[in-house]
Amino acid sequence: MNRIDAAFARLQAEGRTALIPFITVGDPDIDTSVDIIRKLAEAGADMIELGVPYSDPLADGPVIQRASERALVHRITILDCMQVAEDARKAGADLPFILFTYYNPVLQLGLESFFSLIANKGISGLIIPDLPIEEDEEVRGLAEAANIHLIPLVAPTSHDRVVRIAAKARGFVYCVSSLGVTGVRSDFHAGIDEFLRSVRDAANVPIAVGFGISSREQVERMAKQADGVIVGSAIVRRIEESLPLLNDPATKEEGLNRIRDYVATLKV
Ligand SMILES: O=P(O)(O)OC[C@@H](O)[C@@H](O)c1c[nH]c2ccccc12
Repeated sequence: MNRIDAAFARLQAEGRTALIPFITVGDPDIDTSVDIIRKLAEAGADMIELGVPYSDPLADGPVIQRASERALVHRITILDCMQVAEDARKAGADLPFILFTYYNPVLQLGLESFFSLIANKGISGLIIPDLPIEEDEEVRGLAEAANIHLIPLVAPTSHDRVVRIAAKARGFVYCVSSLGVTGVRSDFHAGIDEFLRSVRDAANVPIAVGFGISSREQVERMAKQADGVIVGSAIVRRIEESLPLLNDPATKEEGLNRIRDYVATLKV
């Protein structure tokens, strides 16, 4: 069984909601990413989105754009992200990992090379936000052969595409809560409740909501209609705010614990 499926089955039995943090790998550096993942696991994360930094993150707001820039200073590659996942698991963060990458880095490697690189490395899921369902046939086949769930995104503007996207979904359906780019928000798309109901009706796998979530109240609200929540920018912003602590060995643990303590408030 894929570890994402096992995690959702456990959470459903416990009546709990999956907490799925996103971080940019290599922000501020590879070793600290491993430490942060360990702290996210301590905070109660159920699976983690490992973002491959990219030079042109068109769907990202300023917080994640800056994180990508910081990580790209170290020229982080997909191979580095595999190493981070392996090191984090060895360090005790034994969670399902979802690799998050834009399509271009995958194309630059070539699909066969990309999947040979990530297969059997503890990656359970894959999100490629700019790969539309109309073009994902080959990627889907290679992912399934590697027992890696290709997790699709649906947005409030997906309308009649929701049924087609949800029907092919593996792992979970990623429901984007708002239009526009990633980033903390105080409110979500006006029709979000109806949108989530339409995805729930069309999906045979769990559904998770992302974009803009930063508070326990928002998580509790989304937990009423979804099986999981994804939180990225709010966590990445705390990493950014903690950089002075993280970059000094004398205060690194304090910086890591600040991130852990914030994320722990989001576990419901
Ligand atoms: O950052 P937010 O608003 O919490 O949203 C999650 C998001 O960071 C993560 O899932 C993600 C990072 N980059 C993306 C690009 C497209 C879709 C999703 C993403």
